[in-house]
Amino acid sequence: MSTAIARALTIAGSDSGGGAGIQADLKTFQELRVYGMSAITAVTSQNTLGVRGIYPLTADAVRSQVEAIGDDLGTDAVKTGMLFNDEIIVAVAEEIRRYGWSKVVVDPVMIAKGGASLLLEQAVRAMKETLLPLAWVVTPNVPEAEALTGMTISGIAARKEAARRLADFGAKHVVLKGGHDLSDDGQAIDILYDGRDFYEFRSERRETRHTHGTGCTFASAITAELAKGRDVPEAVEVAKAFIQAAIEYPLGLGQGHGPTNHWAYRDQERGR
Ligand SMILES: Nc1ncnc2c1ncn2[C@@H]1O[C@H](COP(=O)(O)OP(=O)(O)O)[C@@H](O)[C@H]1O
Ligand SMILES: Cc1ncc(COP(=O)(O)OP(=O)(O)O)c(N)n1
Repeated sequence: MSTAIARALTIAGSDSGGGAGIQADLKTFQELRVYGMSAITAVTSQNTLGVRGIYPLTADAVRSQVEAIGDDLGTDAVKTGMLFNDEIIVAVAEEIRRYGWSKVVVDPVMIAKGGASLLLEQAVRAMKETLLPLAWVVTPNVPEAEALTGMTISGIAARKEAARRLADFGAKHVVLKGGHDLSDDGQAIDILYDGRDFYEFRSERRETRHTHGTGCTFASAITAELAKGRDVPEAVEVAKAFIQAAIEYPLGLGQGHGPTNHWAYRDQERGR
């Protein structure tokens, strides 16, 4: 007997420390019972203290990985993370169009928590013009939304205005994450804009250094839920609960920004 298995593809960079990038994405897919596949864009030497080295792959190497999946396994949803340069962005956009993939979550990764640049500055334009029009959901944090819109963003009203501007680039849904905005009175508030209405997803902000990979984990949880057929507000609701659990029960690893706990959400569901 065969059962329909939801599939998700992540196109992103490798984090040797396992907290962000491809590793965080695949752990999240697995926890949410989605079959995970990957196309690696760059290898990073990274731990909780920072990024030591970045080794991008060629655009052809990225294309080849995506085509290996597109020509055989197929996917129900796609997530993009660290894309590093405009050649890779253009190749990824072409492949998404070629296979007609519509459930595309673009996490416009730019700068790691330690300050390393994961997207060349000259590639921001390609991100805006080539990839955002293909995004079913785009999930910027505040600094990324500032780089994409040119606005300075503080507070919910500014985040809503930025979300409107990001939707003007062609993204069908914008989830503007509030992790970096400390003006939210002890809460972490993410704003979803669907081109018409705004939704707010709130949780208690936790004081912790273990937040490495929160954005990757959150966006891959959205991707996993879209792959299963949920709509965007439902997918964001699950992702918010997933990341909150992952932050609340840290693993205590590393000396810097430690990874979050990808087991916590399911442990909580099982009542452990
Ligand atoms: N200290 C925190 N406590 C609770 N939730 C947080 C905290 N920091 C981030 N989040 C949540 O984690 C997710 C990722 O947000 P953010 O940190 O802004 O992204 P990024 O990792 O891309 O910088 C969002 O849902 C955000 O609200
Ligand atoms: C390989 C790789 N991809 C993405 C990131 C950034 O991840 P993010 O979830 O935004 O978390 P922080 O780096 O901000 O903690 C990364 N570091 N490495």
